[in-house]
Amino acid sequence: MINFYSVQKDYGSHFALNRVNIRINKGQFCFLCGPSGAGKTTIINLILGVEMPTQGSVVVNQRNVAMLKGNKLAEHRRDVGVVFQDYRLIERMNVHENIALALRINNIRSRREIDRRIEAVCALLGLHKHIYAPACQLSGGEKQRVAIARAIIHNPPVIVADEPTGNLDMKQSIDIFRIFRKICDMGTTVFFATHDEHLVQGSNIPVYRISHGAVTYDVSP
Ligand SMILES: Nc1ncnc2c1ncn2[C@@H]1O[C@H](COP(=O)(O)OP(=O)(O)OP(=O)(O)O)[C@@H](O)[C@H]1O
Repeated sequence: MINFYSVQKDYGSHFALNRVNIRINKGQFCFLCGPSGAGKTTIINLILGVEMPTQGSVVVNQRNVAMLKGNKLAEHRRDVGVVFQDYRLIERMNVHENIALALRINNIRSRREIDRRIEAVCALLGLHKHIYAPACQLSGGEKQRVAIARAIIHNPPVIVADEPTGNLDMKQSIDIFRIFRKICDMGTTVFFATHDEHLVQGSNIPVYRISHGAVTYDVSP
């Protein structure tokens, strides 16, 4: 589902990734764990096709990302849901409107279908009480749940998350982590980048550890 084959990424004379190999199967949950500056966002950006490898190849959903252009690249990005540390919601819009935007981008226009899907995802993520609340009035944990709802509303086969608990306290972090586990249990492949060892330790979830651009694989942290 997500494969890195000896990927190197240089920014000018700075070597951000060095011969990185990753293999995440369909429906698997994996962590990507490492300190600030280790290269986590670079890996996420390569998966999304925001960055291209200097050497090696990145294959996601059987697509070689470096080969994609125009409509094919847009299609690839629709197939990879993404969640960021800073939520990236439109603060003046309510929860329903924020999630509906993602459906419209995916060409779902029927009002009834939009309402049906949003009600279902809000029930799944415990957001039903807030469905018409403006995003600016939500807590950090609630905002992140809206961001997750927006990322999964069109059922992408893969979700990548870049430090999704980075702005949250421990209780909210565990809550968000459990939501990602639930999404994975429903069949979605999840790649979860974090620097938070508390989430990783004892989780029994395989972890790719990254340090100074080099990746190692630990199957039972
Ligand atoms: N566009 C860029 N130009 C130059 N250097 C970059 C660029 N993007 C990232 N880097 C460098 O590559 C290295 C890896 O950065 P990256 O953002 O992937 O790390 P990270 O693990 O996500 O860190 P953080 O958790 O702080 O976001 C860092 O040394 C960073 O300064």
